[in-house]
Amino acid sequence: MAELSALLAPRTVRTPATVAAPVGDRKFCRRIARLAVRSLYAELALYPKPGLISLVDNGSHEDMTAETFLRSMFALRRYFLDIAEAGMAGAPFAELKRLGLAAEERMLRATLGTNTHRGAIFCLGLLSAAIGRCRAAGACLSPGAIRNALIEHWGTELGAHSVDAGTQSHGAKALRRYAATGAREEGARGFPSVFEVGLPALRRTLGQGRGMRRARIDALFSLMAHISDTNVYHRGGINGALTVRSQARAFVARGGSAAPDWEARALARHRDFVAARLSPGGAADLLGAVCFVHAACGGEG
Ligand SMILES: CC(C)(COP(=O)(O)OP(=O)(O)OC[C@H]1O[C@@H](n2cnc3c(N)ncnc32)[C@H](O[C@H]2O[C@H](COP(=O)(O)OP(=O)(O)OP(=O)(O)O)[C@@H](O)[C@H]2O)[C@@H]1O)[C@@H](O)C(=O)NCCC(=O)NCCS
Ligand SMILES: Nc1ncnc2[nH]cnc12
Repeated sequence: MAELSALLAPRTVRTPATVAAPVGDRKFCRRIARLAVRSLYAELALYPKPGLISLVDNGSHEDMTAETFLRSMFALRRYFLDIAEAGMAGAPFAELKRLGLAAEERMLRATLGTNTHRGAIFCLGLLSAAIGRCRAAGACLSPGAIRNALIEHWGTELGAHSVDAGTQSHGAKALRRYAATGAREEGARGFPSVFEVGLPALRRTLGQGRGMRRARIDALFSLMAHISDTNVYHRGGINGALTVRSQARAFVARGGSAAPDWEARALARHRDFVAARLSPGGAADLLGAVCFVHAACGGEG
């Protein structure tokens, strides 16, 4: 666990100015990789998250625990460094894909075959590459600059990153059966849920002085209310997806974490989702991405 405390130790450097250090700086990419893993940890540690695993309980899952997620995070540290460097060097999409697939294999070895972070490997990986690209261009890190870099450099290939006919992933099945768009569509559109939904919700709550825990809760519920989460379709079909969306919308409509009883209501949703075996894993991955972009742009990690 010494490694865990090193991983989570407070960052000594936080300002955007430091993020804009000279091109080719490996230290910069190491810092980005550390932020990516810390953001995945922030998502894991948040509680209560409806149906999702946290340090408190396993939510709707029998085959994975917080420990499985921690093992996966350790296995991914090198990946985020490599893909940030690849992005900085202007690598083609095929190279990012090769790194992503190798990371998926590493994750599956570390978790004995459980899919903990496939969505996060895709989403935070591409964002790491885009951050590397911004740095190479000498651009100041901002959400807009990161998104532009992603679309400008890999948008065409991301738009064409369709499901192969034989793919049997849960996401591919949800697409065929329910036209649920999932992670691929998010990537193809430059992660609109991160930049237009989750991050604004996080920042709004922070701006209103309610602190980071509530900001993450509001970001998560906003994402659940908005996205097409193939993990929810896989486990709950159309009715499950409608339940997740309507419950999350009701939570947001009552003021989210500004409501005096927000915590009791979030806990009640957690119990409901566990009873229905629902798990909004895609929203969890996107929350990790929101925390990552916020921290990379100089916000509190
Ligand atoms: C493009 C890929 C991400 C492939 O996607 P596809 O949809 O075909 O594959 P899945 O195997 O279903 O993985 C997609 C994961 O993405 C997450 N997700 C779902 N909806 C969204 C969304 N709207 N936006 C973003 N992310 C989303 C989701 O991750 C969570 O679910 C995990 C558990 O899922 P699963 O194993 O299906 O289900 P269980 O609950 O375990 O079911 P049971 O077994 O118990 O029944 C959870 O941990 C979260 O992580 C999906 O899992 C990508 O794989 C790809 O193309 N990879 C190649 C590499 C590449 O090209 N990289 C590009 C550069 S990085
Ligand atoms: N905390 C979590 N619980 C279940 N699935 C997830 N996928 C990503 N984060 C998750």
